Amino acid sequence: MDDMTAAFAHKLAASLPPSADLQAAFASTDSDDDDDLGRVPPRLGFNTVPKLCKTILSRNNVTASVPLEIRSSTFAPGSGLFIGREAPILSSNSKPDRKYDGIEAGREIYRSKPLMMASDGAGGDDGWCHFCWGNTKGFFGEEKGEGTKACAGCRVASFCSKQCQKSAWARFHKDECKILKKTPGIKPQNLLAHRLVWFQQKGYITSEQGAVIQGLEAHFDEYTREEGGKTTEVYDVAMAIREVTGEGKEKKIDVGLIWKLVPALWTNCVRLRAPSSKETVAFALDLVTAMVNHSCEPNAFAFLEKGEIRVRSLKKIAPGEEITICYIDPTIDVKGRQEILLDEHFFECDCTRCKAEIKLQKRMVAADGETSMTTLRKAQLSLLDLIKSAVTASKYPGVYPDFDNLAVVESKMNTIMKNAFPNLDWRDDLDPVPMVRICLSVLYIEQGKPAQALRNAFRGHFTGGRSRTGPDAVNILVNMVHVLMAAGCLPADSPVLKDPSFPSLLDISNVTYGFLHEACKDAGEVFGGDCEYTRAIGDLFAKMMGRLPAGSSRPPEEEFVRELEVSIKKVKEWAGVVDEEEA
Ligand SMILES: C[S@@+](CC[C@H](N)C(=O)[O-])C[C@H]1O[C@@H](n2cnc3c(N)ncnc32)[C@H](O)[C@@H]1O
Repeated sequence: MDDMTAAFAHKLAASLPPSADLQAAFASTDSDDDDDLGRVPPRLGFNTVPKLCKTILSRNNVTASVPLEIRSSTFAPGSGLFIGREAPILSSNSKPDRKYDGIEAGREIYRSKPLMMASDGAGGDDGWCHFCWGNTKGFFGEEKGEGTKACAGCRVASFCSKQCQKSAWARFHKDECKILKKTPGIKPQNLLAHRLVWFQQKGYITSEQGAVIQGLEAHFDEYTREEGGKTTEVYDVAMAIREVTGEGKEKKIDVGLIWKLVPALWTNCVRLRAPSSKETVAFALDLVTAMVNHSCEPNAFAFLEKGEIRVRSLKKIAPGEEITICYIDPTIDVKGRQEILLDEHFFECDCTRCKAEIKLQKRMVAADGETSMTTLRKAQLSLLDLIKSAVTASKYPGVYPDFDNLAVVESKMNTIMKNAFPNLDWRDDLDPVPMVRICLSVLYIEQGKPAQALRNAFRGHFTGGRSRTGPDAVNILVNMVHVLMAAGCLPADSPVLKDPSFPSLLDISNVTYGFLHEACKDAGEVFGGDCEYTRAIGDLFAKMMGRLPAGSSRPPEEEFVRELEVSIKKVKEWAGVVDEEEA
């Protein structure tokens, strides 16, 4: 096997399903049902195999608040996950709920414990335990516990307690420690590939779950296409797993099996974000979430909370409607999203949001008359490069002097926008400008310049609304509150306050309280009242309310709301926010 070439491995894998080995390892079942799980050829929609759907939606895998169904997707190849058409029957002697009408916005659809999760450990001490996946860091710098400790062997995996470290060691870390020591930068998806094989060897994966994994959409051809005579990543990973796990162990590893499972794992790994940030905390293999298709304007979203995936509705989802989530950062511009979806997920997104955003861009290009979509794209990429350079420069002060001065960065930004549209003003809501402005506001705060931060935060906040789904909208509000609080703490003799156009401290205070109140309400709806982040925002709000002088109006009182409207108008005018008509 050592001299096995990629081509040979490819052939081997192509001839696999349903090989005897595969059936033995993954598809055998001790259930007395007549269905032969081993005969399910990969890539056949799960909806055609009721037994597998039952396994995926079993109570061991998922806790759902409404009935769920796996059916043929309404817009993507293969299957999708749907809200049940029929009302739930709550107990054996009760009738179906007559009022059943699907699920409202802001409700939990389901929660589930993934089969496995891994992170790249590159976040250093980011506070996440690599066994229980609880977060030991507070959302607003508050201490919650002792933090995590890195494993003394690999110094990559971190655990929140001795107990978690011991449990991880017994279940998977004993083997993974060696890999992480050798390749600390291993991709989480590849670490999961190793783990999948161990879990299968150790019997942690039931035969039914194995049959499901075997049948997942795998994009096998795309992942195993060789270019330039180089071996593919799948081949390299399969060989690495065999080297670490196979040789000399009592159970021989079937390379063909690994070869087949790695693409399935990569295709179905879900990136999990914490509620407070759009950064990926961990990659997870979760059988239910693997059924959910993508939309850039989704009706649901997934996040990580205490080791579980929680999937919540962003809109009302009617009985029989398909559930969608956004696989990638939804704040990325349309072309950027489409490139990532094609490169990493192998499909072209044609959702209504993509269409509307392309239409807006074409309209602007046509209105200018002298520019083109290519010029616009180049300008968008230059803006993204510019802000990335400014973020890097902020981490290494003095090393990239061209990007330390944010006023210079803003002027470069204006030049790029002007050059893209010689005859038109670049609209503030045209991507990636809203996101660039929010980033600039964070950088300005770090440099102790709250006035500039506030101006950018306001322009970014009030113009980028369409691209934000629930969690991002909450996070931008929280970011705004931080910026406003910094502006509200300016010393009385600060030169900024002498500028007559600068909003008064009362206006800043009103907007701070108004936004924090909105963030509090929205977080409860978006993440749920039992989410730690919602509680942290609530605690911050309570603390801030305690600081309000007695007798002052406060949210949500009517008088406060009236004052707030006036204050928002003033701050918007000062920041130069232009309310664009909806595209
Ligand atoms: C996690 S799976 C989702 C379930 C998949 N439809 C199935 O039948 O197993 C991800 C894959 O589904 C397909 N997919 C998801 N969303 C899509 C969309 N909006 N348009 C086209 N294909 C999509 C792509 O092939 C993607 O790689």
